[in-house]
Amino acid sequence: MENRKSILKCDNISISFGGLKAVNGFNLDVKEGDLIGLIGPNGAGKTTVFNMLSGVYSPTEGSIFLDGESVGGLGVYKVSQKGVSRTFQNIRLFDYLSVIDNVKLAMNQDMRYNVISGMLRLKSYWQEEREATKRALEILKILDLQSYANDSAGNLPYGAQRKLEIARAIATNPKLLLLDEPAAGMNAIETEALMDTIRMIRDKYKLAIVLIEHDMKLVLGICERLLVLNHGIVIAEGNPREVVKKEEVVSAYLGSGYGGDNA
Ligand SMILES: Nc1ncnc2c1ncn2[C@@H]1O[C@H](COP(=O)(O)OP(=O)(O)OP(=O)(O)O)[C@@H](O)[C@H]1O
Repeated sequence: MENRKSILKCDNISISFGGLKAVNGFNLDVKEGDLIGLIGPNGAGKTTVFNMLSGVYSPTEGSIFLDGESVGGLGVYKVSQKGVSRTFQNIRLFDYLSVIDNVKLAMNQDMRYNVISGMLRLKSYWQEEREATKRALEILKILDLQSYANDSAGNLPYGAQRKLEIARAIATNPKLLLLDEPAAGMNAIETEALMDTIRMIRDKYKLAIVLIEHDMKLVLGICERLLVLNHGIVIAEGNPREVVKKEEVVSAYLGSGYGGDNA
């Protein structure tokens, strides 16, 4: 495993909003197949890190490299084209479109047919359309969503909507998938199933995953490396089961009543 390729590297990135340094000197090296957790109290800077990694914000200091190429300031669209995909804390689906169309729309940036061939319904259009449908169904099957393919996304149960968000993120063919609180609002059974899904996606697509999550059962159940942010600074990093025992992590985030081994 040690020859794994480096996908993303953050070199001392920081960002300030007005007088507030929301993230300060953040470093991260993500390799192919990594499954990394990012935890910390509300307002610690976790989503801001994701916003920098996905091109929403440009770091005010430091650099981000994707496959060795600097991507700071490229913007969301280009960063997504280069292989970074994400989900959001709040579900963002096209509620009135079918489940399969939600996935196909996400893969649209990869499709080659142009507006003219689409309007004229040329052979190339139908071919791409068939391939897109096939691939979308494959992705839905992996996430066990195929039975909902023709339902409106807005009518899906909550847990299935969260999984559809992941399906849409996978549809862009990412090298790095950023999941922002994927288990938020899920019950224990849904969360358990989601853990298997996340592991399986990583293994099947050989991509790297970084996730933000407050559910420590999920974090300890699947993450192989953990970073803890507090006030924009990484206060601990390493093996999840060791990190959650650190005094600074317990006092800043988990609380003294936390029983890490039982989570
Ligand atoms: N666009 C912005 N303008 C001003 N301040 C911002 C902006 N984005 C984030 N912040 C501030 O940066 C800090 C970090 O916010 P962030 O959303 O990254 O925290 P978080 O760790 O994701 O919290 P939560 O767990 O509640 O989602 C907060 O103080 C927040 O108010």
